[in-house]
Amino acid sequence: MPKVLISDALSERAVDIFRERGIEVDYKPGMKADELIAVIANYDGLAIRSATKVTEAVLEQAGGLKVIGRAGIGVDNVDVPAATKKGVVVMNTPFGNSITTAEHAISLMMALARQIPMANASTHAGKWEKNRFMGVELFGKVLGVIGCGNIGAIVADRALGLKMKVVAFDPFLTEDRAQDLGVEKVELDELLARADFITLHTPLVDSTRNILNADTLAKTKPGVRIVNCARGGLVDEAALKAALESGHVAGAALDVFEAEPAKENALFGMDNVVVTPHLGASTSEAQENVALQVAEQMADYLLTGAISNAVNVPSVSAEEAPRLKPYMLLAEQLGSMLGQLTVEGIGSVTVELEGLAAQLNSKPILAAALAGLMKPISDSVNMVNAPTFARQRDIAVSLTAHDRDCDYQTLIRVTTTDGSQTRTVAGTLFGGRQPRLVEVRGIKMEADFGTHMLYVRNRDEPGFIGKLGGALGEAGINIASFYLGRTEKGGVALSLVDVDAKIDDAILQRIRALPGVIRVELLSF
Ligand SMILES: NC(=O)c1ccc[n+]([C@@H]2O[C@H](COP(=O)([O-])OP(=O)(O)OC[C@H]3O[C@@H](n4cnc5c(N)ncnc54)[C@H](O)[C@@H]3O)[C@@H](O)[C@H]2O)c1
Ligand SMILES: O=C(O)CC[C@@H](O)C(=O)O
Repeated sequence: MPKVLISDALSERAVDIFRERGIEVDYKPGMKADELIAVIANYDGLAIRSATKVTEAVLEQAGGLKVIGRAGIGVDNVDVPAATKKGVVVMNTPFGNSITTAEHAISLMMALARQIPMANASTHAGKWEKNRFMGVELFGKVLGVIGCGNIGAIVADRALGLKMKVVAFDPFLTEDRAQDLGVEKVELDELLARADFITLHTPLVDSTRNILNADTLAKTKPGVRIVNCARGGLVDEAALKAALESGHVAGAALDVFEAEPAKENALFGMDNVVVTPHLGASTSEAQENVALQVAEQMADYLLTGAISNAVNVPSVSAEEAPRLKPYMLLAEQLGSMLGQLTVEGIGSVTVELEGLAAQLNSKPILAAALAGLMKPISDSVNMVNAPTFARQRDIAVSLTAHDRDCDYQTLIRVTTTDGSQTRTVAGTLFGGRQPRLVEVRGIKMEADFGTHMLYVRNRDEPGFIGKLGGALGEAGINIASFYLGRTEKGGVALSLVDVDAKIDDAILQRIRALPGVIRVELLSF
């Protein structure tokens, strides 16, 4: 039974779902880094919010970990490259808290416009400072949205409802989408010059780090108000403080900070600054959504192999997963066969799909073939990290789905080049489920993949098979199945012998010494 650890405060619905799906679960919110490192080896899955930091040090100890599920959007608390290298799927829940976070951004904008937090504190203190808190209207004002994805688009929609004019800067926003949303797509400088309020909704990546800095803040309209409900690090806090002190920026509302948890910050205590402790996603509805979704997604992956909302591997839907499984096994075995026969570094790999295979989600099949191919190089390779392994080793990878007549109902062909050698193997699914080899190096043959298979290439001469059988018999090796093929009469013959036990090197050497032998290897599947 797979086992999952929940190390942050997730809605307990997640616990119920894991249990209902037959997954053992430990709910230990607030786990410290060293505690996590000490126990992570015991788990197949780790469910988190933003507090748990899944660092390389954690992943190094995560021997059996298969999936990390982030109940939320940003995965910046997970070392995704290290997880990928380790073969761990990282998934998030991209939509579950979008409305809630957009509502928080709108709330912060309104709080800023009417100085509600300060007025609230003053009134509670019995001051009745009616003249101190003069606000501004939102009606007719320009809202500049930086990053118009899921949350930015919802913020824009709500702002339009408030009769604001919305301009958006997002290099990936198309004109059509902007038109549908009712926003004006503009360049950053234009947004800075026109906006009365600016709200940020991008991920924190190189192109967005400190997107509001001393230079860009200087280009904003005097009296601008800024809302950041996305990620600390998008706004240079020192530059913002200076702009607030000079009065150029009239106010800022921040839910996120460069360093979190933010127990201290240079912006704290300023009159024109509203702050919340990363509450963007904190509504019962959003937390229920993301907990439920992450638990279902993780359970699907652990129990069926279906992958949704992964940030480091292609998706496999729940309907596809059972259909893809035998194809992925076939692709992995074909890749594995080539990997075991390759002597030099692989230069390229091509995966071709024909018949029914050509109609499937091809990326997981390719990833499985790569994983099989590179298994002899590294024990830790799997379909999650195989494409990265290939990239790191400069292996050129290509994938073709052929729309042409095929001798088989379904066929996968894998070709590798290493040095001057090109090797091709092809296989089909017998009865739609059972992987079967149908071609090796251009030689047609039908063979099932046994656990231990002797691979023998030899000159096609009379008496060879008897000698091979004799050598195996003398060594006490029982033959389960014997598969034969050849290029042409008197050409090159190929035997694949499914044997009951592993064959040791001494016996392999004896077989290699038989007359007519070109190559002998023991393959394991
Ligand atoms: N405060 C919270 O609790 C909270 C909750 C949820 C999400 N978030 C954060 O909000 C952010 C937005 O989330 P989302 O779901 O809308 O993400 P999203 O991926 O749907 O949208 C992000 C948008 O940013 C745009 N973008 C990327 N690079 C850009 C650049 N250089 N300049 C301008 N735009 C750029 C993308 O094209 C995309 O449209 C994320 O950082 C997420 O982590 C915070
Ligand atoms: O889990 C949280 O409270 C914050 C989530 C938020 O930052 C996100 O990126 O989804």
